[in-house]
Amino acid sequence: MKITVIGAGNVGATASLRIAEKQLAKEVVLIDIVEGIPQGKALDMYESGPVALFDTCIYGSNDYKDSENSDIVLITAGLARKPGMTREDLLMKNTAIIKEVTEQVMKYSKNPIIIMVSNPLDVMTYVAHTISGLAKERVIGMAGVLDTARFRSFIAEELNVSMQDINAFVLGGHGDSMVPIVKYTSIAGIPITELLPKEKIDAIVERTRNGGIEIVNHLKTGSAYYAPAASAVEMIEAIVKDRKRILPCTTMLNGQFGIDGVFCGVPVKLGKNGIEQILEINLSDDELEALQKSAALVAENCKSLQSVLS
Ligand SMILES: NC(=O)C1=CN([C@@H]2O[C@H](COP(=O)(O)OP(=O)(O)OC[C@H]3O[C@@H](n4cnc5c(N)ncnc54)[C@H](O)[C@@H]3O)[C@@H](O)[C@H]2O)C=CC1
Ligand SMILES: O=C([O-])CC(=O)C(=O)O
Repeated sequence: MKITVIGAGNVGATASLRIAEKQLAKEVVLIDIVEGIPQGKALDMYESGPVALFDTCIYGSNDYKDSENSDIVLITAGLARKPGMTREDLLMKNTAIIKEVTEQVMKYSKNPIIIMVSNPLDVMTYVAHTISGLAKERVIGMAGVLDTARFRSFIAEELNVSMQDINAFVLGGHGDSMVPIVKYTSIAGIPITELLPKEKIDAIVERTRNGGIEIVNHLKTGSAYYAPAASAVEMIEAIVKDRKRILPCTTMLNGQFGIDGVFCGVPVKLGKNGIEQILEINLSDDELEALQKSAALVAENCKSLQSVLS
């Protein structure tokens, strides 16, 4: 297994180290546009191997040739937002970056699975899919796992119970319009509505929607990376180990949930072939409407890129 991580910044470097520590690949290549950074960070990580007990070969490069024959490519290249910005403010600059990155990746790997992290997430997944020409099952966006991790962590904190016992799904686009699905949120199988009053659930839903900007406002210089990296690596682990995990991921919908031709976060089965199934679960009328609205916003942004991508 060879995994290439594009972007040696906060998310990319953190994810690379987690991949090595979990021994998910024999080879990890960290690529960035800035000279020295991927080489220095990767060497530093490699030197932690004897202490952290991994044998993964991890190295940095500015040359995409080193990504040759990758099985999985994690894309984290691009700008991150700062306080006062929305993820959509990154649209034009990150589109140019993701277009170039995807072209380079496809020069050297025939049929990789691409996991997109760069924002605005759903639109960047669309850009990578369009440019790469890969099957839609092989271009997957990371957002739902992160948004759901935030939702689960806030619920665990509120109830003072283990995070492990919280099951939930946050669907839709990765933005203010994301849709935490209360109906399928449970604590060791007990519906959340039996353990928390509506006002508390509403407050947790709201905090989840603002989970990204909450961190940006603390950090001031960039955005979250520990939970995002952990979330991307959970998806990689499901693929590498062919675990058939059911996780909320961004994928192209073709009629499911009444949404057509748009990338949007929904529950999927993840295994060695990428997205192996989309689970079209029953949603309440309100939740379905919110999901469709969220997808419509993604579609609008994708449409605005038509001239750039053609
Ligand atoms: N989907 C999600 O849930 C999340 C998405 N993000 C997004 O991930 C992206 C990365 O975030 P961070 O790692 O915090 O940013 P960062 O600024 O720490 O790292 C970005 C890296 O990309 C590199 N880069 C820029 N242009 C490039 C190019 N053309 N080719 C190769 N590398 C290039 C930069 O040199 C930098 O090292 C941002 O767009 C951010 O908004 C971040 C967290 C969660
Ligand atoms: O908030 C941001 O810009 C980064 C991100 O997507 C997140 O942390 O959810």
